[in-house]
Amino acid sequence: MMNALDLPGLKTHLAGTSLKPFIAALDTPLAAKLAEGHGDLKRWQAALAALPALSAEQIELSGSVQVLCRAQSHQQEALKAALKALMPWRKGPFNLFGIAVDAEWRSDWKWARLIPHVDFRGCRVLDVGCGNGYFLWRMLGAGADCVLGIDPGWLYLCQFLVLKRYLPQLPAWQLPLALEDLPLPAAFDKVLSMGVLYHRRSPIDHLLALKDCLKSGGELLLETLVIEGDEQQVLLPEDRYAKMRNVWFIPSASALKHWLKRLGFIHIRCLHCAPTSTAEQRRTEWMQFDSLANFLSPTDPTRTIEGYPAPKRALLLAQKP
Ligand SMILES: Nc1ncnc2c1ncn2[C@@H]1O[C@H](C[S@+](CC[C@H]([NH3+])C(=O)[O-])CC(=O)[O-])[C@@H](O)[C@H]1O
Repeated sequence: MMNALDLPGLKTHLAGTSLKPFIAALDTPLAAKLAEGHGDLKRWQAALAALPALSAEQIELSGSVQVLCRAQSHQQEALKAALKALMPWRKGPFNLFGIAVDAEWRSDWKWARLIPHVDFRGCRVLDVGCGNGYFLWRMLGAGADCVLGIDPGWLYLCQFLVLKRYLPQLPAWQLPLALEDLPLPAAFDKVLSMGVLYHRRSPIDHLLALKDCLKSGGELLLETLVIEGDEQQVLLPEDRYAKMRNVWFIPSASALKHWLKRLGFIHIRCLHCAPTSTAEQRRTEWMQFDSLANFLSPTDPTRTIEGYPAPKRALLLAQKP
């Protein structure tokens, strides 16, 4: 698995930059994470090993994520079986050699909301909680120079490695680590944290850690669940929120801006704020578990099944001075 992470490629790409000491410090947390492993890792690695040998002839990363060539039907069947063995696919969609992976989330819709406001050209980007790395590929399509994703989920890493297998030449890397596992230097032009803040017990510390990763003048792209209200409004669910066990703080968009301002960010803008629709997050052939429609009240879709306001997300952009 260590080989699949292509650390030598990452090291070469970052040699001579301020990230060199960070790369040198990676071995210990990675070794610990690998030792911890995951009960399904062998099965997922077998799926990766079963991917057919195909080489990408046409790569599309800017309008969507598509990796194409003229694949024979037995190769497509082998690919589909390997991709199915890596279910559930939560983020997407992807088109790999003619197999359309229709994931639970229309991540392309989130991308369409953010891309008019962010210029990734020539940037080194860190995506914290990157899931399967969907946005890493989109950022390369938008001209980023180097994209690094971190996410503790092993399955998401394996899904990223499918794309990496067919696009080995592209400067995208993903590591199975959490933000807290890493002593990251202030070396990124952009840092993304989307769908992570509400999972953190200490949201202010999360925001500070994100700020610490940014260069001076760099931008944070933050997306999280919000409620209605003024800058002092925050919901701390009693137990579950939309059936999720690990949800902590859900501030209003105004409170979020207030937090960012208090932490020293400047030029804070809310780019988008809207309820999540059951068209954007839904059960599909590639994610067959319950999805948003099952987490809402059957009698009132503006409420979660627990009676809280239904999921609404805000996307904010803020700059480190
Ligand atoms: N401390 C942490 N450090 C790093 N990752 C974490 C941490 N805690 C949780 N995660 C990871 O954060 C991701 C949150 S999903 C967003 C994916 C993508 N960003 C998206 O915007 O679609 C939620 C959603 O569906 O929005 C999961 O993959 C966790 O493993």
